[in-house]
Parts: sequence; structure tokens; C-alpha cells
Amino acid sequence: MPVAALMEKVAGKLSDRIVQLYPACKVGILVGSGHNGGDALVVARELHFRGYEVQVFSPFSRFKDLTATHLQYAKSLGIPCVEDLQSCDLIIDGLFGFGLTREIEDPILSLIHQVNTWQIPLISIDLPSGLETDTGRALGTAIRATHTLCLGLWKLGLLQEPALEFVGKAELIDFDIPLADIFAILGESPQNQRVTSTWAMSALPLERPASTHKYKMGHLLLICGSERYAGGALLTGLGGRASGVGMLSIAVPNSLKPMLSSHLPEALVIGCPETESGAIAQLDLDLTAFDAIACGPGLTLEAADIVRQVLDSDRPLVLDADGLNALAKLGAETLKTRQAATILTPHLGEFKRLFPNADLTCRATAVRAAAAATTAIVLLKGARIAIANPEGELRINPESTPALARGGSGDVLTGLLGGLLAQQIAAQSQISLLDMTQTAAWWHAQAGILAVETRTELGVDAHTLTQFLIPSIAAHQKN
Ligand SMILES: NC(=O)C1=CN([C@@H]2O[C@H](COP(=O)(O)OP(=O)(O)OC[C@H]3O[C@@H](n4cnc5c(N)ncnc54)[C@H](OP(=O)(O)O)[C@@H]3O)[C@@H](O)[C@H]2O)[C@@H](O)CC1
Ligand SMILES: Nc1ncnc2c1ncn2[C@@H]1O[C@H](COP(=O)(O)OP(=O)(O)O)[C@@H](O)[C@H]1O
Ligand SMILES: [K+]
Repeated sequence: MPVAALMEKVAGKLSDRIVQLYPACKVGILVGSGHNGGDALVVARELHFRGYEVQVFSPFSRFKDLTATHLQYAKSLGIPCVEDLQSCDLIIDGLFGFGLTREIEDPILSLIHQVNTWQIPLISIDLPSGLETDTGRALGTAIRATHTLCLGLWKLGLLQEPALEFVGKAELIDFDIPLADIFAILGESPQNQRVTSTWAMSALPLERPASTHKYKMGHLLLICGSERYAGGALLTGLGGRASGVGMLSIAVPNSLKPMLSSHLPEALVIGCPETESGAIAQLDLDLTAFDAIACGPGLTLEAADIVRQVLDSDRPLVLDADGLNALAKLGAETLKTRQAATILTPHLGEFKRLFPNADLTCRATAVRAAAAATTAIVLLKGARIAIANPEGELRINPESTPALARGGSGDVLTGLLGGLLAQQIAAQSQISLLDMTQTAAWWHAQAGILAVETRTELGVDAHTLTQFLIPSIAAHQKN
């Protein structure tokens, strides 16, 4: 399709959306030298015809041909070119799109700093100007948008954590790129994908076979807790329980047994001999009796030998927290000799300990490299969870809430993920481990989002979070 026609089509769709979001007002258009600026100028023209009071400002003196032509046309319509847009009710940011290739310098650097102080609603075209398209890093600085209208296909950078403070509400403006063309370039199963609710729900074991029994619904063993971190064991247990797993066993230091039994009456709590400081000292269990194991929350490094024992087993495994810290001491690459499935769920600190040489400029790339180096599935926690498998497929969960940034919420995820894993193994399901893992991350985040609706962002402690896991699924089932 000719670029000019594409720009016309895209900008028409952008204009329609802008009219919905901000009905007639005084609008200022920031115009860059490339085609992002061209899009912005076509939007300027459309909004002018729809009765908006439009002003244009560009810090550039040279433009790509198409952009220059649109600038001339806008001027010929009487749209004023001004030096300051501060009196506008809305700003459209068309400074840079995916063509930004290097650090931003003055005078554009200062301009962006200034625009960010204006407190005027701001819509960025394609991505907030200043963000690197793939990594989501600000190249010197970036526009802080209220809305980002991303064109055609999601830019990876918009889904990465560093971009979060700039993108505002992000939405996709579809302009009918033929699916066949997308597949021709990216393959039928593109390497980078954004988790959607429908996709995540499709991997949940929602309909149980009528003739099933508890052992067919998965048996999960949790190994967690210490005298110091007793709550971690409970939260992991509550996450496991919400997964719907058929049988839940929890190995904890002996002294934690009464507490866990009283809060999780349905679980088989296994009291283990403990060290002087109250960590698990010994695990006398036939691990082959379980479909899956989740190990780590609250263990302390005193239980490192237990982690080693679990790593040596042939059971599918979720490893978190001190499980990861113990693995870091052994070397993450030792996982390569493990035969069964392994899922690692580090937060950024644990990730750096496991992969001290990782280049975190692009988290997506770092997670993918980690998965390849360990032959495990790696789920990097944070505001935008990224998950990769050793084959190089990457999934990003795009929707979450900062309410989850709270001690213990990761423990809930570990239990939940372990429970889904045990059910998947028991059912010999065709659902891939990657799909199952993304479902757990999505579910955890959705529970947080639902909890915020009734409890505010301050009210979502990890224990409360566990109570919203099932209601969040019920709400999605209704929709
Ligand atoms: N093709 C498509 O599918 C579609 C594309 N579309 C639109 O096109 C956009 C991409 O357009 P684009 O390629 O012209 O790049 P864009 O982001 O406008 O700007 C790059 C310009 O900035 C310059 N520059 C770079 N770095 C700089 C710096 N640090 N400081 C200063 N200047 C710097 C660089 O010039 P240079 O100085 O490097 O010669 C270049 O001229 C895309 O985001 C979307 O909005 C839609 O219309 C329809 C579908
Ligand atoms: N700003 C945020 N937005 C969304 N989710 C977040 C944010 N910060 C943390 N989380 C999520 O909260 C959980 C925290 O886990 P973790 O750091 O392991 O805590 P803990 O070990 O105390 O349970 C992870 O699932 C993470 O993805
Ligand atoms: K932009």
C-alpha cells in the first residue's frame, strides 16, 4: 500500500478516536520531521475540518517529503504554526514514532521536558516520543502521555516496564494489515505475544470431567516456610488452593504445622525436622507421589540442601524466592541437566543473582536469553511480567496493578502456578507450559485489578488478593 495512502488511513482512524476521547477543543499538534509528524499533520487537518481550533508547532526545519507536503497543505488551510502550545486543551504528540534511533538532544530535549510540565491531556501517536521502540527505554527523555494510540501492531517497547511511566492508557489503532502479511513476516505463532484475557482463560481447567476424582485433578507439593517466614508458606498455600488443584500437600518446618493446618484445613500439612533457627532441615518424602512441586517461598538459605534435593528429582517444578537464591549458588546453568519441566519466577533482584551477566537493557531479550541458558521457563516478575521459554517464545502480560507491589503477593503467584502445573500434568493436557504459565500471571494480575475495584490500591494485601482469585475468574466467565 502506498505510504501516503497508509498515512491517510491511519490518521483518519486516529482522528476518529481523538474525537471520541476529547470532543471539540483547542488542540496543539507537535510535529516531528518524519512520518510520525506526517500522521500528526493529517490529524491536524482532519480535526480542523471537524471544528477544532488547531495549532501546529514543530521544532524541526527539515522534513521528509510527505511530511513537508502535509505541512504546506495545513498552512494553506490557515492552520497557524506557533511557537508555544501551552494555551491548548489537548496536545497531540507526533514528534517521533518508530524512527527514533538515537538519544534526544537539545532543543528537543528541553521541549519535551517543558511539555511534560504542562498538565494538559496528551495523546501520543504510535508511541510517546522519546521511547525506544523495542526496549521501551527513554532515549534521554520522553513525552509523558495520557493516551498512546499505537498503530497496527503493538510495539514491544510499549509493553516493557520502563515505558510504563510514559504511555498512559495504551490502545491499538487497527488499520487492516492483512493477517497473511503478518504471518508471512512474523510466522503463524509470532515470537513476541501479548497475553489476552480470552487466551489466558482458554488454558484454565474450568470444566472438570464428571467422573473425575481428586488424584486425577493434580497433586501439588509445596515446600516453603521457616520460623522467620511463616506467612510466606500460608500465602503460597492459599494461592495453591485457589488453583483448584485436587490435592494440596505442604511441607513446612514442624513448628509451622499447627498454624497452616488451622488456616488450610483441606491441605495435607507435612511437618519436617527443622534447624535451630527454624528452617526445614530434612525432607523425608517420596517426591514421585506428586504431579508437581512448588518450592521456595520463605525457606531461607538454610534449606539450600532441600532445594538441591528437589532439583535432583524428576518432578515438574516451580522455583521461587529462596529456591532461586539456592539455585543461584549452584549456578543457574545446572538446570540444563534437569529432565523435568522447570519454571523459574524471579523478581528483578533474584533474576540478577541468577544471571549476573544479563544485559537488562531490554528485559524481553534478557528473559529470553535466561530461558535459553537454563532450558527452563523464566517468568520475570514486576509491573509487566515477561515470560519466555527455551525456544525463544515470549509473552507479556499487559494489564496489572501496582496494588500488587506488596510483600507476599509473589508467594500467592507461586502457589497458583504450582496448582495449575499439577493439574496440567495430571490431566496430560495439550496446553503448553508457556500458555499455562502466562495464564497464572494473568489470573494473579486480574485478581489484583478486581480487588482494587472494591478495596482501593491500598487495600490489596497478599491475603486479600487470594480471596479475589476465584471471583476474578467468575467475573470473566460471565462476560
Ligand atoms: N511504515 C508504516 O508502517 C507506518 C508508519 N507510520 C508512521 O510513521 C512513523 C515512523 O516514521 P519514520 O520512519 O519517518 O520515523 P519518525 O519516528 O517519524 O521520525 C524519525 C525522524 O526523526 C529523526 N530522528 C531520529 N532520531 C532523532 C533524534 N534523536 N533527534 C532528532 N531527530 C531524530 C530522523 O531523521 P534523521 O535525523 O535520522 O535523518 C527521522 O527523520 C510511525 O511511528 C508512524 O507514526 C504511519 O503513517 C503508517 C504506517
Ligand atoms: N508495580 C507493579 N505492578 C503490577 N504488579 C506488580 C508490581 N510490582 C510487583 N508486582 C507483582 O507483585 C508480585 C511481587 O512478587 P515478589 O516480588 O516475589 O514479592 P514477595 O516475594 O514478597 O511475594 C509479582 O507477581 C509482581 O509481578
Ligand atoms: K509520537
